Amino acid sequence: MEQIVHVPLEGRAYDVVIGPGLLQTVGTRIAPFLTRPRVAVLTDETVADLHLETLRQGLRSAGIDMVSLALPAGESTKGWPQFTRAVEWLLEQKVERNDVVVAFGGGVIGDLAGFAASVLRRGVRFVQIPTSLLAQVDSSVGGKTGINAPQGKNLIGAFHQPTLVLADTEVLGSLTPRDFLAGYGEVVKYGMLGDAEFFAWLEDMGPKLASGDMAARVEAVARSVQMKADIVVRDETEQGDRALLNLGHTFGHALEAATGYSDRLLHGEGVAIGCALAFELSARLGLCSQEDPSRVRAHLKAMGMKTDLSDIAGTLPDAQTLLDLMGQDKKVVDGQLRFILARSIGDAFVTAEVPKAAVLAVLQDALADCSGA
Ligand SMILES: O=C(O)C(=O)C[C@@H](O)[C@H](O)[C@H](O)COP(=O)(O)O
Repeated sequence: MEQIVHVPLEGRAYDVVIGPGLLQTVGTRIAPFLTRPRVAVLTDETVADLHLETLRQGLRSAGIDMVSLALPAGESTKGWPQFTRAVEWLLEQKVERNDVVVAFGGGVIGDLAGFAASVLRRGVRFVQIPTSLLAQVDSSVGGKTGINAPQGKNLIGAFHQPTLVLADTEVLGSLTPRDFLAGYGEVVKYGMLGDAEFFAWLEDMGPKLASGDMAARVEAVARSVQMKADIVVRDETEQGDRALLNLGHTFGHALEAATGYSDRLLHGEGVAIGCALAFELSARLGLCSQEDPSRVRAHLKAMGMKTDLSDIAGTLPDAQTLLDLMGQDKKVVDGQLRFILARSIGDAFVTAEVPKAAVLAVLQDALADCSGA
């Protein structure tokens, strides 16, 4: 059942291994990359409680020692205070230039640990062992690492590719349904942005994925990772095509900022709502048919996911404030926002040709639905 996606970046190629039960054999998989039998693991408290012992045993069986630091779980960890704590801990542990840091957790841990590895002694290697669906299909692959700033999401960071990614799909069984579905937002994004056939497969197989079908999970993770790898290899530092992976994120990041990176809205939930809004905007601009946003929303809803602004608890700022929050997006060029829009499901493109008035109108209508007006 195991699948391997190779990411053929010149001089920094690596494998993404996908399948159940990888934690048990982690030691033999990591050993070829070590110059001494010791790794430093960054994780979060939830993942540590559930899986750290299995990881320790998997390493031990290959004679590898580990030291670990568990940070609080949640998006609010992804900022300077916990980042500083992680880097200073790695230094206290005397992690050397040739050592390997292991990021063991979801997107927050992967991004923070990867960024820590990128600056530690001017750069050490790191291995991603993603434990959430979101991290397995998205954030563990491609080398975007970083933390959030008060001004916006992921505004501080570096491109730093992992040396190896081990995506143990059995671990997904310990996710809450909410966390699983948040990750599913990133899976379905791949279908929407570049593979209509994958989107249709997900319409059919989504419920099986959610209910734990392992073969379907491995297939969905592998197809997602393969799509991401292909794009990253074409455009590692997001000069062009890589921005396609940001479908739904311009809206999503603004919503995450507006909700204070809190439990009100998980990253993947923001992306799902953002994708629905991006398709709505595309339809209003006459770029895709009105059936496309309806089909997108129908699938997200059928999966029980957040789809509309009204699905976010509490009050949201007005449309202009959300638009202002989008101004910090990393895709802004010369002060001009760029959006990922779509000609149809499976055919997204990057454009700066988006009238602000159209974006405002989409947000205003979505907010109006919220208040029941
Ligand atoms: O890898 C990428 O490139 C992506 O855009 C994938 C996104 O799903 C991911 O959330 C990424 O971290 C967002 O990047 P950002 O540059 O918009 O912060």
